[in-house]
Amino acid sequence: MAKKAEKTPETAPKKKAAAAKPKTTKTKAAKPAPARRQVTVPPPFAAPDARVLDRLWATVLSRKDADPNQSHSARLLSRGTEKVAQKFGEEAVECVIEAVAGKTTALIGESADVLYHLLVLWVDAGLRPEQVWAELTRREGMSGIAEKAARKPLQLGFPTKKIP
Ligand SMILES: N=c1c2ncn([C@@H]3O[C@H](COP(=O)(O)OP(=O)(O)OP(=O)(O)O)[C@@H](O)[C@H]3O)c2ncn1[C@@H]1O[C@H](COP(=O)(O)O)[C@@H](O)[C@H]1O
Repeated sequence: MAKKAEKTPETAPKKKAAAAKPKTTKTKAAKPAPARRQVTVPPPFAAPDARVLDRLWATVLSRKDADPNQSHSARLLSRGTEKVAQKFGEEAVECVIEAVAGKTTALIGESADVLYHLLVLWVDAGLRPEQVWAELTRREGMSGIAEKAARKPLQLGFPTKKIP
């Protein structure tokens, strides 16, 4: 059996030689704090919502005294209440036609026309959107069936019972 070679200082593993060295306490240099990065937070996805109605109303109101050759709203408003109301009625009928025909895309377009012409009607009447929003808010949670049942018969201005 071969005799194991004796370890001399030259042949001894370096690890041990290192261990033999006097220990020095290494002080870790403090890591520099990471520089604060300027993070640009993207704005939340601006989904279209009903606030567009408030903006559109303000635009139409601003057109009240505008040049009828430059603004469709100004032209319409300059033609008076009857014309404004007539246009709203026409657009409402077109909306009804598309709804009955089941044409969804056309219904979207006609609905936008109806809302635009309704806002022109409000501007002509001196009505602010908040007045209508307040009425809708007042009705929130009120069942339409219960409200109708609670109506006084004469509220509609004509008899609700059939005259024999
Ligand atoms: N949403 C609308 C909008 N919807 C429909 N229309 C216009 O309404 C008109 C409808 O045309 P019609 O032929 O049915 O009616 P008409 O021209 O009155 O003709 P007649 O019926 O009198 O013969 C078209 O000229 C459309 O462009 C609108 N015009 C304007 N707006 C909005 O109003 C804002 C202000 O518009 P101006 O007032 O034009 O600056 C715009 O930025 C839009 O946001």
